[in-house]
Amino acid sequence: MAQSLISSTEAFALLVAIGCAALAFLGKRATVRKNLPPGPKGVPFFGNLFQVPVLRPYPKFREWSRQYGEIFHLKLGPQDVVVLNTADAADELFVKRSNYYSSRAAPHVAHDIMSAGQRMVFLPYDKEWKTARKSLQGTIGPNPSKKLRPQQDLESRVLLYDLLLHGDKSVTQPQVEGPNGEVPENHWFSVIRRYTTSIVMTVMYGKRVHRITNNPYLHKIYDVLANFTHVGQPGNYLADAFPILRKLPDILAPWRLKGRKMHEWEMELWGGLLDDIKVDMKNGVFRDSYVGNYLKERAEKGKEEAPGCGLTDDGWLRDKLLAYTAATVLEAGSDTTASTMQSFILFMLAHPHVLKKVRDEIDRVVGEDRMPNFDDEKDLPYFVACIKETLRRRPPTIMGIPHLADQDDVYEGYYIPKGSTVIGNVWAIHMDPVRYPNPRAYNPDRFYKEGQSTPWSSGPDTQGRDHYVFGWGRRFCQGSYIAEASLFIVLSRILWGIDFQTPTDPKTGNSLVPDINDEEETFTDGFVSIPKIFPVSFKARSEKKAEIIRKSFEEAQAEWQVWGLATDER
Ligand code: HEM
Repeated sequence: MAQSLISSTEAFALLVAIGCAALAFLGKRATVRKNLPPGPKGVPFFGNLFQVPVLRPYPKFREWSRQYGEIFHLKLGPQDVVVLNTADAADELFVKRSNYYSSRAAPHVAHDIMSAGQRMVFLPYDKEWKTARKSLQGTIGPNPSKKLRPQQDLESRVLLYDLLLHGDKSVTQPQVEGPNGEVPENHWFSVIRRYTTSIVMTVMYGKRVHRITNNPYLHKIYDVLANFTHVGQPGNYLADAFPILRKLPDILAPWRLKGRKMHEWEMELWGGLLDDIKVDMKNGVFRDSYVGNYLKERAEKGKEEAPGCGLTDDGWLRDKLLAYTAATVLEAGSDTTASTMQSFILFMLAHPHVLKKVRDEIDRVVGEDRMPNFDDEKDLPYFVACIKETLRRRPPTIMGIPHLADQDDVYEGYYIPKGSTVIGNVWAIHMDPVRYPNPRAYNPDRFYKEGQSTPWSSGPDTQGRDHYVFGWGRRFCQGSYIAEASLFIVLSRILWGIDFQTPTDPKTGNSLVPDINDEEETFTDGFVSIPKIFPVSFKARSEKKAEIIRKSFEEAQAEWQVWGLATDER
């Protein structure tokens, strides 16, 4: 459903708008902005719009960061964009000056139309966002997230079992990705996705993803997500860049109709999940979950029905805001974590010496008779360093999620106009050769000190952070603790129990591991840039471990029943 080309109607609409824009532009010249940060020279009206590769901007932004240094400025149509290329600059603005850098530069079509202005991740820094964020803190904040560990433990056992069942299917049955990165359900990527989505589905809706094939939720969630990362990519629609186009009538604004259709399509999913819980509650069925608990509490305070957008007079999330708050957690927590696991496998395959070293560590600490568990973390410093290096070398949200300047500001003598989109250029920061020598190399040793446990050092404090994948300041990722725990338990168990291999080229005998330096071939576009599918075969490292995996899968089934959750169908 994504759209990236300018249709003839859009082009016509643009011409109509240019006249008005020209007047506005001339009027504004009186307030010439002095000393903006440096940046590439653009063309009148459009600025740098045509110099930015819309769906894959990060290589170009990295190039500009080399040319202009820690901060540069672009014009995308009338929109000012400021890009921060060092950790210091991003910390200074997003953290120390978070009072006025915590809002969002939401893309018009993706947020205002497709999400009816309710998608939490794009909400401005206002009362709605604060209420939504606070409502989540008791479920996914640092302390509550520890209560999810038993669930992560059980789901990771199911994942191991599924990888064994998968075996070499993604090698022997070649599979093709859809045009928006849709993953075939028989591919091992779907096994990983089931895990991450099941965790957040259960937390948000009290429903597991207990089936990979023919699952009504799993694939739709990822379809919605793939569509969202394309539609939401800055510069994808002219109406995002030129607010003046938003005033055009429907007939000249095809993106509006398209956006509304996409909203209906999304609400079938997000609204449907919320309605299911309401129906269950009416029938006396209640499961512990964020949405269920919220609706129950809201009803107890006299707001059983609160349809529509925004907040009620007494500050409760109305249905659509509630649905899109839960949706943000599903979207933010599914693909980001899954793709980090997929990148990890890729980096291991591409660096056999690292794979050997980390396996030796796990084998030494854990042994053959049991799987790793959360208590092993302090004894697996090299393994934790491998996870951190994976996040540094391939951040899923490769340019972060843009913030917005709520007021005029000056940084290092450069003027940052109010309303600027401000991007923390995670890719450029992670590729800084001073901070990370030889930054393109995958080298976990940069975070490893023999004999010492490896701290996660991922924030939100500005001091001592080793990578920036979780963003900054008041918009810092709310699920980072859940993400790290998932990465730890799943990846340590895979390394412990399962051998994985890519097929070899029949002519040369060389392994066909995707080239980690080939951005276009190996990674998707969109603002969540993640590995494209690649074939891997999986098998147990020993019969003893296979037996432990099968047994622990059976034990998990018994636990799901005790918890009142669906058992796995295979
Ligand atoms: C490796 C995995 C993950 C990565 C790389 C990631 C990255 C991010 C980033 C970059 C942001 C925006 C930060 C900013 O604006 O400066 C964000 C926001 C968010 N993340 Fe994550 N995330 C991950 C996993 C998760 C998980 C597992 C959850 C939930 C269980 C989650 C929930 C959220 C939420 C709710 C927000 C919205 C915060 C807001 O707008 O206020 N994330 N994440």
